This record gives sequence, structure tokens and C-alpha cells, in this order.
Amino acid sequence: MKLSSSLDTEKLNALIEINTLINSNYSDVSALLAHILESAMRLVSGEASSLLLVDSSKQYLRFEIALGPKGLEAKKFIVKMDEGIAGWVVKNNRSLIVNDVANDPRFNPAVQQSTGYRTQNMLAVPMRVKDECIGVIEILNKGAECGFTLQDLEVLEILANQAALAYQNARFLQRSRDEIVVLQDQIATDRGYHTMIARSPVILEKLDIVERVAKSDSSVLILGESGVGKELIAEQLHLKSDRASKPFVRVNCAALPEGLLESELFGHVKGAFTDAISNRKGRFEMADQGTIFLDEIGDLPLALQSKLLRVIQNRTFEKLGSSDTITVNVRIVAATNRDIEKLVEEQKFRSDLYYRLNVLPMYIPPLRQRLEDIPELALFFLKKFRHEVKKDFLGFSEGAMSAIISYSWPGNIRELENTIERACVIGKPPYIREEDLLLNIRTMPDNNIDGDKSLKSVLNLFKKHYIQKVLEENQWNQTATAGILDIQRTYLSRLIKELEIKEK
Ligand SMILES: Nc1ncnc2c1ncn2[C@@H]1O[C@H](COP(=O)(O)OP(=O)(O)OP(=O)(O)O)[C@@H](O)[C@H]1O
Repeated sequence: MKLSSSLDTEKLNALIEINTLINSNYSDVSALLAHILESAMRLVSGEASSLLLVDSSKQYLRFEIALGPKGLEAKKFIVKMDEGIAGWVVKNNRSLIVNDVANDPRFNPAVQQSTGYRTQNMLAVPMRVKDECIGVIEILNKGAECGFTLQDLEVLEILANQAALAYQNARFLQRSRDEIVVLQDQIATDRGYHTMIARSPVILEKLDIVERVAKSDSSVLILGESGVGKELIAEQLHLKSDRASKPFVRVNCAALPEGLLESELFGHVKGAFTDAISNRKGRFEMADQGTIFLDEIGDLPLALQSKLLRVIQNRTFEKLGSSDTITVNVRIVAATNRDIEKLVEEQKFRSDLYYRLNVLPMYIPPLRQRLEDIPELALFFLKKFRHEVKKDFLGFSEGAMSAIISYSWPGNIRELENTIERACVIGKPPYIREEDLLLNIRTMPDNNIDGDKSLKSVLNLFKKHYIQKVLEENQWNQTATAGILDIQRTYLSRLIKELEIKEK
């Protein structure tokens, strides 16, 4: 496009400044777009402005940024593709100046009626990438009683093209980063390991203990409710040990009847029983030099308990049907969600085996006592499943996140994971809503947190950790953080003070 000769130095300088900014920062697209909009308003003397983006479904436009007196309210709106001036701009892929919106049939007064902000003049230009319109920038209300001019339009078109490119690049960067997280998780899972999310002080402390005991060969007994992540702790014990390059072998002691379990653990020779048509290695042999993880150890039948005790004491055992003694070097990590001391009292679990296994006991608390982990885990699962269901979710609505944080999660992380997976399947982008979670909201049990257990204090605790996390992700840049949290920067600084959020 040929620039008007009258494009003055101030405008050119502003364009150059924005261009430099765009080239220097793709990691915080919201702050960048807000900056572009602010400059645009200044350059064309507008009073308010919005940047609307075409949703990936191409069904509607959503307000990504809205600045001016009623910006926050305007952001709650979603505009259908065939609605209003923004819709017209996308459909025709053309800019528009309307200096008397009330008399223009294309103008949709819905936002105005709801926010109470009266618009007189409007300048709207498409944001284009390779000729495709991906969004619209609108500037409202020219000052000094005159309408927007062609020169204003020209300046805004240049800015809109830059904004479109910046947005596109930042999206690619974000997608690539998300993809890396998912792929890293897939690689870890393919190797049989899971990505472990840890944010709460109590779990970080457990990981610290893991680090310290990993090098030892003593047995570890991991206790905790079902779904709290006992298996992941066992994986970490293995991965942090000198055995990390050797096998990590899992056995669920509750999954098989006694006879099959014995053969699974210790192997058999051909002819040991009717179906034993060939020799078979057991899990202990497979785990030689590595770690064996015995899940649901509380369900191990008594006969096998003695055999396991001997492996722990002498590192030896015999395959079923054989008298040859096999020696292995295996570290044993066991886990149970049952009250194992009670099983010992009831003589369902051998006390000598219990003491041997319990050399290093580790209790993993339920999710309701690890509030700080909840938002992080929810986001982790959202990234994982939105990729699988191929839906472009940006995050959780405020209501959904409050519901997630205040639910008691009796099924712990497994239940949270299933809930987010289901919400991704039934929900519609851009946000997972509370109703997509299908949670039967119960209040948290009494023992969830120390001190004040009111909903307000729990939500404040959540707010504190969530804000801290977003601040950290944005190198404590408050403008950028406020943009992402969709609150005013002044409100953010007040929250930082009130909630005593401190840079670590
Ligand atoms: N810290 C974590 N970060 C990410 N995912 C986790 C975490 N903890 C648990 N999970 C996931 O939650 C699910 C349940 O975890 P896991 O199987 O380790 O629990 P468990 O305590 O061993 O349960 P059970 O007693 O029923 O065997 C798994 O899908 C696991 O990947």
C-alpha cells in the first residue's frame, strides 16, 4: 500500500516502535496486542478499541482485547460471524468507516445496550494473514467532534496487518510449546513413565525425600488413597536411582488369582502346571538390576508373602515346578491403599514382611490436601486431552476453575484426569465450562486444610497460587499477567498485596 504523503512523523515513529516491539517479543501475545491497540487509539485519537479474533470453528468472533471505559464488560461478548460491523468486515475482508453508527443497518447495538457505552464513530479493519481475515480491530469514537478519516484507516490497516502477523507467530510458538509438552509426555509414557506434576509444598517435600532415598537399595512402602499417584512416586524412585537405565517392572498383586500371580512373579518351567507349555521368566527375573513395583501389596496371598520375604532376605527364589535357585538383584517398591497395619493385626499380612517392606515408608496425601496441585494438574490434563480431541480450548472459565478447586476429589488425580477428559469431549471451545465437568459438587471434608476452612479462604488460597503461577510464567511482569488473568493491573497489584504473594 502507498502511504499518504501526509502521514506525519509521529505516526511513522509509532509504527516503527510497534514493529520493533513485535520483532522482540512473541511470548506474551496478549500484552503485545494490547500495546498495539493502545498505540492505534492514540494515533487515530480513538476513545475505545477492541480486537476480535475469528474462532477456530469459524462460527464466531471473540473479544481478545477490549480497551476503554467499558472494556472489561465488552470482553464477555461473543459475536456471530454474520453480526454487526465486525462480522461485515470479516465477511467482506474490507475496512469500514462508519461515522454515525446509529443510522447504519450493519451496526448491532447489543454490546452497547449491555455495557451502556454509546458509540458514535467506528473504524473497523480486518487483520489479515496471507489475505485471510483472522480478526478485526475496531476503534470507537473519534475525539473532537469529527469522524474517522481515510488517513486514520490507512494507519490502522498497517497496524492491523502487523498485529495479525504477531498473533499468528505467537500462536505458532504457543502451539509448538504445547506440542512439545504433549510429545515429551508421550515419549515418557512410551518408555513406561509418566510426567509428574508437583506444585504443592507437601508433594515437593516427598520428591525431595525420593531424591534422598533413591540411591539406597532398601525397600520402600508407599501408602495413600487410590489415585493419588503412588505409581508415579515409584517411577521417580527408580528414575532417580542408579538403576534408572535398567528395567522398571510393574505388577498389580490384586489383578491375578494366586496361582497365576505366583507364575507371573517368579516364572515357571514347562509342565509345572497344565497350561505351562513352555518355560517362562517371572517379573523378578525381568527386573534384575532394576526395580520391581508391587502395587496393591495388601492383596498378596499369604503363601506368596513367604516367598516374597525370602526374596527380600536372600534375593533368591525358585520358578514354579523347578528346584533350581535363581538369584536376583532387585529393588522392591511396594504400594497399597489399604490399612496395612490393620491387615497385620488381623493376621492377613505377615508382620515380618511388613517390617521388611516398611524400611522406608512414604505416605502420599489425597488431592484435597494438596490444593496447589489442582490447577496445575487440571491445565496439564487439558493440554493433553485437547490435543487428543483436537479442540482448541484456551482454558477453564472462572466458574469451572472454582468448581474444580472446591470439589473434594474422592477419586483423587485419577478422577480429575477422567473429569477433564470427559469435559474436553463434551465441552465447546474456547473454555471448559462448569457444566462440562459434570461434577456432583460436594463440600470438602474437614481435614482438607489447616485453619480457616471457609469457601472464601479456600478460594483465596487458590487465587494466591494461581496468580503466583501466572506471574512466574511471565517473569513477574504485572501488565502481562493482568492481561492473561483478564483483570486491571491496579487490581492485580492490590491482590498481590492482600494475598501476600511474594517473588521466590
Ligand atoms: N503428580 C501427577 N502428575 C500427573 N499425573 C498424575 C500425578 N499423580 C497421578 N497422576 C495420574 O493419575 C492417575 C492415577 O495415578 P496412579 O496410578 O499413580 O495412582 P495410585 O495411587 O497408584 O492409584 P491406585 O492405588 O489406584 O493404584 C494416573 O493416570 C497418573 O498418571
